Amino acid sequence: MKDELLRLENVGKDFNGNQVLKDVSFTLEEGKILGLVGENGAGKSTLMNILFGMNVIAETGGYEGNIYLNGEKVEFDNPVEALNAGIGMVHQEFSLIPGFTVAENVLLNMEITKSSVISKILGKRLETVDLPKIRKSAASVIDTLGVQLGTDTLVSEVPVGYKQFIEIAREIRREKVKLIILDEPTAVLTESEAEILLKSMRRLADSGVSIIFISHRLREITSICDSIVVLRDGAVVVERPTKDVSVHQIAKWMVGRDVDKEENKAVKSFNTINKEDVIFETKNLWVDMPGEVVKDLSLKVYRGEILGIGGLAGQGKLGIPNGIMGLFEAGGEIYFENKPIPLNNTFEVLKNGLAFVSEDRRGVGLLLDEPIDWNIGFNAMQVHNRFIKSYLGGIIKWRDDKAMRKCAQDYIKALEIKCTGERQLARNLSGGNQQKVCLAKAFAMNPKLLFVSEPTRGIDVGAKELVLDALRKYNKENGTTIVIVSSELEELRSISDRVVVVCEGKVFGILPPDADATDFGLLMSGECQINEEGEKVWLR
Ligand SMILES: Nc1ncnc2c1ncn2[C@@H]1O[C@H](COP(=O)(O)OP(=O)(O)OP(=O)(O)O)[C@@H](O)[C@H]1O
Repeated sequence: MKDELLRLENVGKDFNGNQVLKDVSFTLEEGKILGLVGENGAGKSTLMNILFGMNVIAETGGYEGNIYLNGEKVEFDNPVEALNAGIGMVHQEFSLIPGFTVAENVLLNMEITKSSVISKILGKRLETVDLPKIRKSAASVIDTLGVQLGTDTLVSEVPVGYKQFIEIAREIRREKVKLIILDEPTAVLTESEAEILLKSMRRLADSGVSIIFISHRLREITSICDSIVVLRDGAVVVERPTKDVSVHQIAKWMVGRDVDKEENKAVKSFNTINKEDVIFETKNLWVDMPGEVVKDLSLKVYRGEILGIGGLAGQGKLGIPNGIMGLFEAGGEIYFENKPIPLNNTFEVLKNGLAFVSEDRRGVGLLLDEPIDWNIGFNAMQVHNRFIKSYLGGIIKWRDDKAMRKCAQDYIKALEIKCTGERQLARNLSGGNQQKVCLAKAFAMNPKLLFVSEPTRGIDVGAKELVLDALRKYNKENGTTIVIVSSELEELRSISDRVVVVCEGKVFGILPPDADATDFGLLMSGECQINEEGEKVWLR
């Protein structure tokens, strides 16, 4: 038996009286991988924040219970102390500096998290440091992970799927690292990229480093973890070896009921598409989004359909809605209901009845320091005058806070957003619940055309179908046309009427959702294109 590295005893945490962790106890041996799973809001990130000494814990009154590392009681007041004790953490959100190269980012000191400070320190380091040595050292760590990544590439030019590898490389190059916490590292990766990451995690564990791995993709948990800890409502409901545990069983432990039945709820009833009724069209669209460049893309969206957009990471699928919505520089032409709409003008696009749920929920999706009801209602109020009461023929206008609250309460119920109420700040919600607020915010705009990007990223297994069902329902009941971008092909096939595959920034083909999986693979990998006559044109 290996030596015990980590022991948690009766760890508890409350935020202003809201108990989010209760009596959490478990152990982890050296060189082993522990899978930490639980529904959105179960307390996984909070637990890891305690372990890593994140400031938010001390600022909110600390925690209860004891943590032992190599048998010694530890209590980290800040991440620097955790790092010095040999713990590394890769967060859900990236902390890389876009203007620096891959090598420079790998060689950064993890303890410094503010970019301005990092830039200063790194500037100094570079004066005295041997650059070829930095590159070599970074290249060797990246090599350990088994990925192809040029060390001189600027991080801003690295596709999002590869950024995770840079974060991890940065963690493992530190000497003395004993434990790495990976909070949903595969959420932004395609299946093949995730596969590479899982393999490198195994290699890392075999070299003696212990890993705590948080993922909503339960298949990853069963395939790689030695043991599993299931959190439900802040308490450990199961701690056991992963051997012989099925994905179905884990899902059941997580939600405390059988989720299989809910998966079956995903009834496919596709829309009949009228190809004469084009609601939206792009002509020769290009988008300059780093790592997701779109080139010369012409595409028609039919009224009432759910159109899926798939493709490998970095091939441009994310660039499409981001460019259309004016978040990254774009050119070419776009038409909504046969009327040209100016590009690079978000307000104008929203005004015309389009809405967007971004994949970057913290960056562009939410007003983090505002409560849930404001987040849900704000855009609808600004753009469409919703929640505004007019008196005296519009001379006096009043914000209708009551209506806004009521609307938020309805969405909290419909989307099962886990929160203390509609006045809770968005910042204090768990990642998956923030994602649900982003959806509610778009729904509240009553759009005619809704773009959603990676809608179930970071959403737990029980809530995934809920989110997809909410989109289906919205499409059916309101007749809203939906364009959904996702890295999960199966998700696209379960919801879309047609699936567009994007490769090298262009449309490589449009397939029905029930087309052969091999055909999707061929288009995604750029082996062939499908022309307007529906024939395959081989490219390699
Ligand atoms: N700073 C904070 N202030 C108040 N409440 C918070 C704070 N941080 C987290 N919470 C609450 O703690 C609970 C647990 O959140 P946590 O982020 O740990 O969940 P999680 O299991 O990581 O979820 P997800 O899978 O969605 O990322 C949530 O109900 C959240 O609202």
